[in-house]
Amino acid sequence: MSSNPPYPTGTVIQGKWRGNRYLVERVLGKGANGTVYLVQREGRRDRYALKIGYDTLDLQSEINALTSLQSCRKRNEYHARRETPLSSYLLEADDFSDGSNVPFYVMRYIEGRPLHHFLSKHGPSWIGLVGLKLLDKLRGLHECGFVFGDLKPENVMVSDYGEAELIDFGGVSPLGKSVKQFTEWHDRGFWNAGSRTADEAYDLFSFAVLCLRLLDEGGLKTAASQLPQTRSVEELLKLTRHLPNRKLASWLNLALQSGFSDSKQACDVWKEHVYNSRAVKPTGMKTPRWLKNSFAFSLFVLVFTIYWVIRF
Ligand SMILES: Nc1ncnc2c1ncn2[C@@H]1O[C@H](COP(=O)(O)OP(=O)(O)OP(=O)(O)O)[C@@H](O)[C@H]1O
Repeated sequence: MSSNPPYPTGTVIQGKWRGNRYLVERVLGKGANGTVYLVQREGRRDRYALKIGYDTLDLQSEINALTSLQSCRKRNEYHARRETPLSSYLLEADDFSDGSNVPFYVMRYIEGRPLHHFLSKHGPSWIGLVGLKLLDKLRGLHECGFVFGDLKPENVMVSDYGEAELIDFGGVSPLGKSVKQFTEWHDRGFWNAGSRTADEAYDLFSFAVLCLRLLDEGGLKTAASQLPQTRSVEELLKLTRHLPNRKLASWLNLALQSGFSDSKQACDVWKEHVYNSRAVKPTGMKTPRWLKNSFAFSLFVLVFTIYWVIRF
């Protein structure tokens, strides 16, 4: 990882080949592959996220995955005659000509907070909706022939309305190839539960571990601390037995054992059994006192008016 200090606010990042200029507002985050800045493109009001990589090859493979995904989405949307914001996720890629030609790419700025922060603020009951949105994003990727690979709460941003977006496409791998990048707890191989071949079930497994991490992080930590040779999917299944939401637990059991035929089926089952069966809060609201008083006053005025009209 580079030890370079981040570029300060006000730095202008100019692309060597395309010439576009981006003004740095602040750092959004730093990871193993690069630093992401909130930027404004010169001459435009919109803000973007700009990622500068430490390693040209790593960043280039991320850019390649995003470019392939983007063209697949555009093709699908052209056929469906609709456009979703994800088709314009990647704006451009270039090199920063500050002497060492550092590669960068510009993407849509996703406002929100990482999934684990969102759930600790709003409560675990949101997992039904957010999970559905996330599974839908994974399904879209799979339809384009890719798996996400490095699925974890830090790589999911959630808006205040529960809309989930994936970030960090460094682990995106073509179906059938080896998963490029993964994180221990979320990795099927780590649990001796299957290969690291990129298939739809790999992402569904990571998604299930992600749910366990959000709902019982302590239990997952204990299970993960076992010796590598004794670690098994059975440890994860034990954790699901303690979950109060039995429908969610059944879904997780299937995903942990590669029981879904594909992510479309996983998404449909989630929608029907986890999302639709959320505990519905009582909708009846107590009528406020001011409303009762206004109603009584209006009734009085009405009766008085009728009396007055009949009387005179
Ligand atoms: N499009 C975006 N919109 C808003 N914030 C973003 C965006 N992309 C990345 N970030 C922020 O920047 C941080 C680092 O980005 P990213 O995860 O892509 O870096 P990385 O080097 O690949 O990280 P990792 O070490 O997890 O692989 C993220 O955790 C997130 O907070």
